[in-house]
Amino acid sequence: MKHITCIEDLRQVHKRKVPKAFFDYADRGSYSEDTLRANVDDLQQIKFRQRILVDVSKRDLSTTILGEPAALPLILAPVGLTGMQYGDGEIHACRAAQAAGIPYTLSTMSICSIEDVAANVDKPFWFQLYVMKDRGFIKALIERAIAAKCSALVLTVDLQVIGQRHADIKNGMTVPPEWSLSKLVDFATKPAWVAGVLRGKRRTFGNLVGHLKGTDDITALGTWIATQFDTTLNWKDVEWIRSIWPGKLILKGILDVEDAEEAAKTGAQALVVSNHGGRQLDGAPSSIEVLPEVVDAVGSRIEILFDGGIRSGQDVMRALALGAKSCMIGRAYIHGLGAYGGPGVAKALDIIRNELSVTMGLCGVNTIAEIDDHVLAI
Ligand SMILES: Cc1cc2nc3c(=O)[nH]c(=O)nc-3n(C[C@H](O)[C@H](O)[C@H](O)COP(=O)(O)O)c2cc1C
Ligand SMILES: CC(C)CC(=O)C(=O)O
Repeated sequence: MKHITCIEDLRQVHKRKVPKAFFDYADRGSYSEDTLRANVDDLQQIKFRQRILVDVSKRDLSTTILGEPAALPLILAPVGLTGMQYGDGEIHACRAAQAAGIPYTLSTMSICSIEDVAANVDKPFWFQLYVMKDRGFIKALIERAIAAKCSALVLTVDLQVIGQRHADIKNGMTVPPEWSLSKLVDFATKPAWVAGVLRGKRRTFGNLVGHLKGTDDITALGTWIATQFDTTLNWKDVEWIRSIWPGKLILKGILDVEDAEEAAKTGAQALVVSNHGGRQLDGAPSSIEVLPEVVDAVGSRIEILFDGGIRSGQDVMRALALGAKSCMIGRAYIHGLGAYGGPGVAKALDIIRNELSVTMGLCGVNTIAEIDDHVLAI
């Protein structure tokens, strides 16, 4: 992997190795993809203030996330179908995160189940919850996360209705998948990927199969999922979740100050400023555009996490400078996973760690706590 020097390099290998339907599912966004692009572009427009002749020999990237020590201000974001990018992808990603000393978040819509991951990693991980209409299933899922000793629950609040991703429709990324000659040819040219996924523990939504009486019939699952995202979801449901989940709670998918104010009243320990990586409300502001106003409004009352568009350590520095306590990354690690499995995730984290360390050095900063808007040229 010596020739891999940045996240874009991992993206190119991911694109080559993984069937187009799954690569596009990870890479693309909703509708015109304006918000997807804005996430990346708005971050890159933020300029740093170079400082010289400061002793930066003792740079330390460690921090705390929700009161727990972390080696970096980073968290692996929940990503649905991770195990279709690489066989047992959730387990590989979680192990890489734990080796790097940062939290991993398992999606409700993962391929490996909560139990699969818990049985194959050393430490607790975070679990992300989609609240579905079947509240009995949700309660059981929370109980499974408690039994697996998950150390935080990430409640995603920006997916009551699903933003259309044109690429997924064109690629037949449905449950069950649509097959075409070109898709079969594409799979046939990726035998290493096929073999890896076939060796994996599962090829369907691991957390959902048990619920449907053990069936992994993909058509039955597809029908169930299609009816399950709950448009009635509201703040009362957050109270209900709070009452049955005893641990740390994080609300993910907040862009608006009024919503952030409500979130701060729920008893949640953190919120994630996020537009779901430009996959939901197309035309929403980039995450970085709204971060400062959310931090101003509620940053003293609730921990502010950030995601959307992070592709480098420089981007992490930009988000921290504008008030985020830590950042989640989605595509940046998924590109590493699709490219090389667990070592690819470790490589993505190495790249971002080194970029952040160099950026801190060139801005004259030694610790994460020192990073604020003084490092920016504004
Ligand atoms: C392929 C993919 C699947 C995702 N699945 C989920 C999910 O299951 N649950 C969730 O809360 N967010 C999901 N997200 C959103 C991420 O958690 C995160 O908010 C987003 O990826 C951040 O943007 P970035 O990819 O630019 O870092 C997904 C994102 C991607 C790219
Ligand atoms: C299965 C999807 C609902 C997972 C998701 O959140 C996404 O693709 O953005």
